[in-house]
Amino acid sequence: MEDIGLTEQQKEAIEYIDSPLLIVAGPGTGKTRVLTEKVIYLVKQGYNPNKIIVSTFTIKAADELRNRLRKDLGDSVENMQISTIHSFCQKMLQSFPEYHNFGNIFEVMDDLDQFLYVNRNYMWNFGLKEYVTEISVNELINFYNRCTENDVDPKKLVDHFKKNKGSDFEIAIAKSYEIYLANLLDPNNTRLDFSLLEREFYHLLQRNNEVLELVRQMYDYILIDEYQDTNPIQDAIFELITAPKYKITVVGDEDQSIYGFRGASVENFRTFLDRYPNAKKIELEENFRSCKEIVQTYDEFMKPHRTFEKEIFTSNPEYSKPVILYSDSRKSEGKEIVRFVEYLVQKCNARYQDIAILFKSVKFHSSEIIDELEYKKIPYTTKGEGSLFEQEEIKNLLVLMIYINSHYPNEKQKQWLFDHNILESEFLDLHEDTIEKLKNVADIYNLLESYDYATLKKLNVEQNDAQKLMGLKDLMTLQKRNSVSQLKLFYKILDATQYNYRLFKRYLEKKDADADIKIRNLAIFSKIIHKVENNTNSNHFKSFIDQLCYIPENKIEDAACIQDVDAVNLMTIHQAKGLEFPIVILAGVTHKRYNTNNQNDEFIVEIPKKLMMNKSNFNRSEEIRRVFYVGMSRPQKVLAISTIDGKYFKPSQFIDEIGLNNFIEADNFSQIISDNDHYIPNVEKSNLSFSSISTYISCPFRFFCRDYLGFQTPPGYFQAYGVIVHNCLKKIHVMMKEGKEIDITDVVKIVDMYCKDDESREEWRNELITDLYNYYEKACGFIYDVLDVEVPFSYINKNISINGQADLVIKNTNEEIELIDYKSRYAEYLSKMNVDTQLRIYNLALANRYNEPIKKISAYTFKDNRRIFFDNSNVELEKTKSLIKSIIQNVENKEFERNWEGPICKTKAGLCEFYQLCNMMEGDTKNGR
Ligand SMILES: Nc1ncnc2c1ncn2[C@@H]1O[C@H](COP(=O)(O)OP(=O)(O)OP(=O)(O)O)[C@@H](O)[C@H]1O
Repeated sequence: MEDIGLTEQQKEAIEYIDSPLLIVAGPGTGKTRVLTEKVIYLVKQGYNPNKIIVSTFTIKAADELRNRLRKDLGDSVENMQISTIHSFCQKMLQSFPEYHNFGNIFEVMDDLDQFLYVNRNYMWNFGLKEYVTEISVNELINFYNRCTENDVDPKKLVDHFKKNKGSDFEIAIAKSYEIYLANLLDPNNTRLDFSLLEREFYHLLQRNNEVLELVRQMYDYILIDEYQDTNPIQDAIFELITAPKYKITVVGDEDQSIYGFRGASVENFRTFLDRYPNAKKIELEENFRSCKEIVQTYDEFMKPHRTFEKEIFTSNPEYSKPVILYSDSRKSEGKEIVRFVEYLVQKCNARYQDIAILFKSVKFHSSEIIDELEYKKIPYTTKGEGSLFEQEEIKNLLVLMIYINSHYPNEKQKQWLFDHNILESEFLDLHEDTIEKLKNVADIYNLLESYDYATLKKLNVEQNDAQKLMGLKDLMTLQKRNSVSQLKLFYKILDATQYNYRLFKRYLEKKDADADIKIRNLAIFSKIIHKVENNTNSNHFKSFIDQLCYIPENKIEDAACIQDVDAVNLMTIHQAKGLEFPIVILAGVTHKRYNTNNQNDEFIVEIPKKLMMNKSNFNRSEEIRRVFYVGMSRPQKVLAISTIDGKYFKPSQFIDEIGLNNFIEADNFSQIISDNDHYIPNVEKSNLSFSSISTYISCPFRFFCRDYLGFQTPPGYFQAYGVIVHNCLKKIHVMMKEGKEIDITDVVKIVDMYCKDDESREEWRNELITDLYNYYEKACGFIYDVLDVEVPFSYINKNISINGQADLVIKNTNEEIELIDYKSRYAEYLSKMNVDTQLRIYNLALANRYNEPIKKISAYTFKDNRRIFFDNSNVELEKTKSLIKSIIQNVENKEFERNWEGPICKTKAGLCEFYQLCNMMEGDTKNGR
């Protein structure tokens, strides 16, 4: 290990592996660096990278860590288990399919899926109809997750309330959890929520010693980051796996535990030393991030409230005491903060991007500051404002969907969506004359019924406008006759109104930032439409819009904001966790938002401690202190705290606790931000999947829309079938790898496992049983040994990594290593699928995985049982390398040509979703096709 720049404490934390280790690390003391170096150290000590688990708090943190480790460890990190705990549990459940009800293929519900599921069921199916007015679905979900993460037995919960004279409400909520859990645990269900993944894996380990032993053998060392924010069941899982070797290091900071409201338990951290044999504690106390005054301020602030004594210090020089900004109202706070921002930029050499303004809630607390930033034309980006549903392009799109689906809006929808006249919108872009003429005849809730071709003709409406208006009306007529999915309709609306065309033109030709944002918002919205439709299981627009109306903003992606510009950053303190900025302004530090008066848990129903794994109380006031502490410890140079002392707001007690003499007024701040201290934006490595590369080869413009901008396209008919075939094959191959003989009853079982719904049973089951059995018999003829099934890989090139999974690697009967990709179709389709490039990329990525070279690459077409070989000579592999290089370069240079001959452009199944858009754009230059 290179020890340049590591402190003694850091070195010790990296090299200590003799017993369980708790690294207690203050803010900015280099936790991430220590974690990375420790993994490298372990590998250098001879630990097998595939037998190390690194558990991170977010997927982003896992990706970042993997990227850092690649630099030192190269390919060997590809199969290292670096992930969130959820993903780890998912992988483990999939690895032991025969020991639980879900097999190895099940879907994981993300937060939005879970919301949609509960929202659709809680009233009628979970028995909570009576309590609709008292329940927020968000709180209900919080309660369910808390129960699951504490392994609460639902029956005991219901009994508890019954025996202890619980209210009807308490009993009903407890019963609803019982139903929720029973539904998800039903063997016919194929979806699990995040918490349930953990609970199921925990139960599996508890009830099955064989699995526990196998998992223990699979891993030699466990590292857990952000340990202070783990929940009880996560901790219990690792405690089970790590015994009896106890090769474990956990890293965390109890002062930065801020997810208790979501079920994290800081107790895991506080009791680690008591629970693990001979556990050692190492403290990281030297802060490398902030100037002396800032470190002293937050250390003094937290000192009296710590369980583990520590003293954070820094060798960084003095720079400035924290700045205090006073105002007397929210409006004047907006002005005061923006005045300080301007001062920093104009007089102190700061750049906008050096500055982060942090809030408890961006959505509720930032509007005055945003108004002022806009008034002063200061660029800013927001995270966590989450107002996608308030963007005009989204609202207008929904209004048009309402018309086309002949839906009459309810009061809530009227208030939300009909607060403006769509006739005047940019979405329709009608002539002033047309708007005037239509205003007199149009029913705003029922626009498309208010006119027909004759009306438009009589009113003498301009031709292009008439075309758009009739286009929409035709969609309504078609929808009445033969309703299509809302996602398909989404594209048809964009085509009929030519809105996408106008936005893309502005964006591509004029680099218009507003058009860029609107396009990206539409792309985000297309994904939400897809999710809601998937979860609604109904073609009725009413169910669709009802569900959509209730989605809380924290369950969806934020609206898009400007990119690649020097802009002030606005975000919540939770989002800023783990980040650092030269200048941080904590906004709205008032008593109402930051106080320690609120001592209690506030959950929809109190869960009795005796039924929970975590017996300690969650203390909200302690947590709000920690949130404030996390905010204070983000800046490198300048910490400013803004508060309000006026009629409605008083300063937070935290300001008193820090002591006014420890601040300076904004007017007395006179430091200069040196050129070396500016914020350096993180260049993120882009990840491309193989399917996106394939899309690029087929048509770069489709890649641009789908993979670069993120537009969701409706899944094709063959996709569902392909997924089932792949799952069945995977199962067959795993069994072959385990050396099991397979007979027809096994095949029937496998097919039934994956053809679960009525539709796929009716359509595919019988044929699939025959095809799969035939395949198995054939496969026995060419497979000598199965080496890997669905092996994940990454092929890295500069800033882009291509990720994928190869279906199968075998030793064939000629004893050569062969890589096979399965296609669920006939061989004649292969020419359209770039399968040769695909296999060569796999070949490049997996070249060093085996002791021998990969001799053959082949595609197997399942429909006609053909195995087709491709050339993987060095010459061809080199050509593929150059092809990837040029694709990556083109993506970086944003070169996205249209390919009118592409395989998806115009097929029997229909046109590409972006065909009309291309046609219109091309029409500008070629005058139509
Ligand atoms: N030994 C060292 N010498 C100099 N700088 C260091 C050293 N170790 C870490 N750093 C730097 O200190 C800063 C903070 O490190 P890091 O982000 O890993 O801290 P952290 O402990 O994760 O902080 P937090 O918990 O506040 O998010 C980084 O800029 C990092 O490069």
